[in-house]
Amino acid sequence: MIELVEVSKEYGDFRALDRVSLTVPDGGIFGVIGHSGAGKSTLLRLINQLERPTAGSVRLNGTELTGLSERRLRAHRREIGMVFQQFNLFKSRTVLGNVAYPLRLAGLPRPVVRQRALEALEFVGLGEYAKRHPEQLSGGQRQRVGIARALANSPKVLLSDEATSALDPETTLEVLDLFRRINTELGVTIVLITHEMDVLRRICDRVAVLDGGRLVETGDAYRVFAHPQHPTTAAFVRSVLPDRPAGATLTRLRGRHTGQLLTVPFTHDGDLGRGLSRLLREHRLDFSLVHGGISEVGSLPLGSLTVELHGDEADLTAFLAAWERAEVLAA
Ligand SMILES: Nc1ncnc2c1ncn2[C@@H]1O[C@H](COP(=O)(O)OP(=O)(O)OP(=O)(O)O)[C@@H](O)[C@H]1O
Repeated sequence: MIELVEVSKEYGDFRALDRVSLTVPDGGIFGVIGHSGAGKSTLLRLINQLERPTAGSVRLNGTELTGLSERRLRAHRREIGMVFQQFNLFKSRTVLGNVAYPLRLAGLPRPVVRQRALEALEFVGLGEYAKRHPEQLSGGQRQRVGIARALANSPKVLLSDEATSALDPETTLEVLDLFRRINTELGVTIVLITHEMDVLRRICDRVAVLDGGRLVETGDAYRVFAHPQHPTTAAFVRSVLPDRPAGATLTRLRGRHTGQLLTVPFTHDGDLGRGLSRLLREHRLDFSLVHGGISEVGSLPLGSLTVELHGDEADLTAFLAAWERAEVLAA
């Protein structure tokens, strides 16, 4: 478990992180999102103490890291692997040499180094590329080498600093699949930082939102996506999930559909959809689908659908009153 308690980091008189407290439980995939400059990299580097906090406490499995000497820290850092946006591979070394590097630093015997490095390469699907050099590989393959290097020391935690931000969408999905395998097959806890909500949507079970150095929201991924509390979180959610139509979208919709519009939220545990069809039947109304979409957060569906209602004016009014009561009951 990783615990940050009231952690602040100042660079001169600039406060990059302001009293951030969060807990990363073992065994999950924890995603931190924020705009550029929000403090994500600083937060990640505090976890492996590449940065020391100005104030507060950073604990790994109960051990306070902030006061440890560099020598004592090194043992803890071996439990934490890290991958980077720009891969950070040695051009002069082979793929195997890159993956073997941290094992050689740890002073392991040569045959063990070779065997573990090859195993890590096999795991990421690059066993046949051991003798190549990084420049002979695609971006996605290079990132997988970076991931193999981070796994070679059998870490308990993997930190990912925008690992997919330099990759195309298809390669991003491959790397995210690999993260999921690392999490489920090797039991490695993953903490990733990203500015892409889609990354959180696909693989994270818990998320945190940073804004101007402050933690503005954290919790179960589905809950945060379904019920964002902070405006920054809500804006990130809107970037991947269609929201209740507003602004220009609503104007365009009203131009095309002159009837009563109704937006129905769709959550995996709600029964508003079923309630809707019953109420429509009861009030002799028909509908046509005009907007919306349903996506998945983790493996659970989430989204909204907007319909245009058709029918008698009095039935419509009675329906809307009944619908409002159903919404209140469901909330
Ligand atoms: N070594 C440093 N010295 C001074 N200021 C720094 C240093 N490192 C980071 N900062 C500042 O702290 C703030 C947070 O930086 P950080 O890199 O953690 O943000 P980020 O959310 O990771 O942003 P990005 O997505 O652009 O990398 C930024 O304003 C940055 O300029």
